[in-house]
Amino acid sequence: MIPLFVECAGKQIVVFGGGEVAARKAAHFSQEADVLVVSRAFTPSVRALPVQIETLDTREADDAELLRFIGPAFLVIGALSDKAENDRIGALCKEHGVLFNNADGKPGDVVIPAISAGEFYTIAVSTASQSPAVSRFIRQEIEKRYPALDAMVALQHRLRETLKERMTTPEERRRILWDVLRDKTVWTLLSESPDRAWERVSGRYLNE
Ligand SMILES: C[C@@]1(CC(=O)O)c2cc3[nH]c(cc4nc(cc5[nH]c(cc(n2)[C@H]1CCC(=O)O)[C@@](C)(CC(=O)O)[C@@H]5CCC(=O)O)C(CC(=O)O)=C4CCC(=O)O)c(CCC(=O)O)c3CC(=O)O
Ligand SMILES: NC(=O)C1=CN([C@@H]2O[C@H](COP(=O)(O)OP(=O)(O)OC[C@H]3O[C@@H](n4cnc5c(N)ncnc54)[C@H](O)[C@@H]3O)[C@@H](O)[C@H]2O)C=CC1
Repeated sequence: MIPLFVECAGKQIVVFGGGEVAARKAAHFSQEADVLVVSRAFTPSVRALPVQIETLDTREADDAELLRFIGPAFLVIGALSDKAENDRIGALCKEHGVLFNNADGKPGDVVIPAISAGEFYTIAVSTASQSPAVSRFIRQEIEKRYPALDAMVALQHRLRETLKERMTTPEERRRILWDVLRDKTVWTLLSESPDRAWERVSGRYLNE
């Protein structure tokens, strides 16, 4: 599998299932996409989301009826507690060239990773579907180890632009950017006050 970051704004994503797993996946995508949740019942956390809802028992729907939902979708997620029905939806997606993620059943062609994201960074972790708990663990470790990741990206951006204005060579820029990345004090200061971190960087690395 090859990881991609996909713009989902304006895309239709259909989640089958109305339980907690469906709620998590729907919440994730509703940050950007138009999400439709299809299920025979919905937990309150699904109802609280900015998504459309359609009540349906898939066992009572023929393929043509399911395709009404699947056909226009960019991505379909099977999150029913019924593996056979998730797999049936997956087979229809495959037949019609629609991307499919299966929360339970035969793997689809999309895996939803554990995600750590800030304003300026995104890290996605997958274990080739072997251990979602490991994906979650790694995501949590990254967030514990680098609480100031966003602030570091912003500081590095500012530093890089400043260095470019000063007509430094690419080699000098690279060296300084990496010295700052390896500077533990900068990381500590960033968690407390990005302004103080910048003061240290400009005093120590820009001779200001
Ligand atoms: C294949 C995949 C398909 C998909 O859903 O996309 C899948 C499948 C299954 N997950 C199961 C269980 C759990 N999943 C989680 C949590 C997460 N699961 C996610 C992704 C994926 N889960 C995809 C692979 C990702 C990869 O490649 O690593 C994460 C990363 C992303 C997200 O869903 O948002 C999110 C963490 C988000 C975060 O917090 O960062 C926990 C919670 C925990 O660990 O506390 C448990 C309980 C512990 C356990 O069982 O491991 C079960 C068994 C159900 C059963 O027991 O019946 C199946 C089905 C099966 O295995 O058949
Ligand atoms: N991928 C993941 O991250 C995880 C997947 N799972 C698996 O995902 C599945 C869903 O988990 P939960 O949301 O906790 O289950 P749940 O039982 O809370 O929710 C299942 C939902 O599917 C609906 N449903 C079931 N069969 C239906 C049908 N034929 N037609 C319409 N609606 C139907 C139910 O009404 C319910 O809303 C389970 O099989 C579970 O083992 C569980 C944990 C994590």
